[in-house]
This record gives sequence, structure tokens and C-alpha cells, in this order.
Amino acid sequence: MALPERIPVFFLSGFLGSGKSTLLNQVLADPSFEDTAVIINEFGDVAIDHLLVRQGETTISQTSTGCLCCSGTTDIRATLFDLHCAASAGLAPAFSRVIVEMSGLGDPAPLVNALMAKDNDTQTMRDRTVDSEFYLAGFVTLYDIILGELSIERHFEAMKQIAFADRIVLTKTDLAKDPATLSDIAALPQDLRVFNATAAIVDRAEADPASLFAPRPYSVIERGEEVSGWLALEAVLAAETRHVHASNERQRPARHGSGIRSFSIIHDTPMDEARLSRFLSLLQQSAGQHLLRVKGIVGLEDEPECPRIIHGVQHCMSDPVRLEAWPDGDRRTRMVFITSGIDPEPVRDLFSAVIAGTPSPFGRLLSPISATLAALSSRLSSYLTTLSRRSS
Ligand SMILES: Nc1nc2c(ncn2[C@@H]2O[C@H](COP(=O)(O)OP(=O)(O)OP(=O)(O)O)[C@@H](O)[C@H]2O)c(=O)[nH]1
Repeated sequence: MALPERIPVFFLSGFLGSGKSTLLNQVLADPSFEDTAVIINEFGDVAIDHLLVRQGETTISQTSTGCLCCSGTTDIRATLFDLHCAASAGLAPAFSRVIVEMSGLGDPAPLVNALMAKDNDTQTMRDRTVDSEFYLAGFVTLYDIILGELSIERHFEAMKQIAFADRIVLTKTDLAKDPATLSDIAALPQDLRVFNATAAIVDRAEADPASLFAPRPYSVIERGEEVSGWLALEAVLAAETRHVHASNERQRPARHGSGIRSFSIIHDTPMDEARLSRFLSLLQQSAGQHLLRVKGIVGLEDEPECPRIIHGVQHCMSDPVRLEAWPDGDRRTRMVFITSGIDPEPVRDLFSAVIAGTPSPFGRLLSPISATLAALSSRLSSYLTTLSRRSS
């Protein structure tokens, strides 16, 4: 089938921490992807991902932080329009493809709906430009073989991301070393067929970026009846949002479970490395499965010029990665947490007690410091127990 003479747009999705930025970096390192514009969307109030994706000649657009799927169809179209205008005016490099890295919690339906051709009569000039310049050319979803099953069980978005894909990439296969897990991996493509009968499924170790992001017409019909149903629903929701609540952001449908929170900790001065790992390990122990994702860039006392990147995905915490230099002028530690059912306060209290040594409400009553930490950690656990009792 002949492809449109327009710029192909690819969605790169996958649940929190499944490896989207890692794959994107691999793709952008390939010289044939030099003329790629990247749009990064994060679920959170402090953006980190753009610091972790190679810059080079690539035009990287961040969407306003906040989830694209929650902001209606307009944000992605506005970002594409801005990219087009900047390149046409010579203010940004010309590009021949766009990759949109979705938030790990992103619901694909509104984004795919946003790139479906619209009724010309109701369109603004911006919408007409987007439709005449861009088309949806592929939907790549990453599936973390360690945590993917649990994510699909607990989060509807994770299942939808698989269902919308026309390419599924199995990530972290290198972590599955024992023979039992290896046989599980062999069965995975079959298990994923329950959610997606037709997508090509490849191991990340063997995935070829050129073929993952080769333009093709993205077919909704091939994705199955459920996907068509979600898109039909989305079209109704989008029309309703446009017509009835055009000026009222709060009326937009809530996409994520009410317990999903994102918050950040920003710290001005370099930290003691041992204290940082103590904080992260106490947080993991007490928050458990409620800590969906933590990532950040942190400054350390021993080597303030060389920050570390930290990554935690549910119960898996990776070793910090050392950078040779800060990627931007901001040398503050910035950490983002995405949680299910945890408020920021107990996490911030724990951080203050471990890192900054700031007396917390508990710290004033308890000493020595180890008792304070134990109390904060147990406060976080009991808070979560109360929450889960309340919700059951
Ligand atoms: N061993 C292994 N680790 C991986 C692989 N892919 C990603 N990681 C690690 O998983 C962690 C999360 O990777 P990211 O690429 O940041 O994941 P992401 O999907 O972009 O994360 P969010 O944007 O927060 O949803 C990092 O510590 C990566 O180094 C893989 O194939 N194998």
C-alpha cells in the first residue's frame, strides 16, 4: 500500500519503567535517525526524561508536563503544529519523522484518536495543517518481562498499550537468566496474544530500530474490536469535551485511578551517597508495590560535578548511573515519584530525616536517629495498610 507523502509519527509506549527512554537512546544513536523529532510526555510535575535522552541534533519537544492522555487531543496536535512551524521557519532542524515517547501511564486511545483525520468542516487552521503534514505510522509498545504481567493485572493502561501496538518489544530479557524464566519467555508471545492478536513481537536484544520505526500505515481494524470500541468512545468523549466543556479543564475525564500520584523532591545541595541509598532502600521497604516509579538526577558530596541518575521500577532499584557532567545548568537534585496510594508528605518526611537531618514531627520526639527512621518507615507502612483497608 502506498504511504502518504506526509511525515510519519510513531508512538513509543510501555508501562512505567519498561525501557522507553533506553530504547529511544539506542534508536537516536543510529545515524539514519538523525532527522528525528522527539516529543516526550511525562506524568509528573518535574520533567526528567528530556535530560536522559541524547540531545545531539535531535529536536526534543517536551509537552507541558502532565499526561497527554489527560489533556485531551489538543496537546499532541499543538505540539506537532509547533514543531512544523519551527522547522518551516528555520528555527529548528528539518525532520522527516516524529517519535512520541508516551508517559508510562499514558492511555493510547486519546492519542491515536488525536491523529485520526478529522472532519474538515469543524477544523481550525492548526488542525488542517496537522492532518496535511503528519500521519500515524506505527505504535510500538515495550513489555517488561519482569513486571509486565503484574502491571497489566493492576493497571488498565498497561493492557491498552499492548492492545494498540503494531509492534511489541520484550524488554529486560537479559535479566532472565535461570532456565525456568527462559521457558516463560518462550511462552510470552502466546500469552500476549490474548490482548493483541496481530502485532509483531520481538525481543529487544534482537530488535532493529529501522524496522521498529519504519513507516507503515497504522491500521485500527487490524488491532481488533476492542481497540475500535475504545476509539469510538474516545471520539465521543473528545467531541463532548470540545463542545460542552471547551473552557473547563476540570471537566475532562479522569484517566488514571484516583490513587495514582506524582510528586517530586528537589534538594539544593549535594548529598551523602550512603544516606541517599538508605533513603531509597527504606522507601522501597515500606512502600513496596505502592511505589510504581522513582527516577531522578542527584548530586553527591564526593563528586558534585558528576551527578548520578537513579531508577527504580516497583521493587527493582537499578544501580545509580554516573554522568560525566550535569546535562543542564540546574545542579539541584530532582527526584520524581509515581505512587499508587501514597501521599507526598510521609515520603518527604522520610527524605528530610535521612538526608537533610531536618527534624520531622516524629524526629522531635524520638531519638536516636535510627528510631526516627524506623518510625517514619513504619508510619508509611501503616498509612498504606489503613488505605488498603479503607478501599477493600
Ligand atoms: N537490564 C535491563 N534494564 C533495562 C532495559 N531497558 C531498560 N532498562 C532499565 O530500566 C530502567 C528504566 O528504564 P527507562 O528507559 O528509563 O524506562 P522508561 O520506560 O523510559 O521509564 P518511564 O519514562 O518512567 O516510564 C533503567 O534503569 C534502565 O537502565 C533492558 O532491556 N534490560
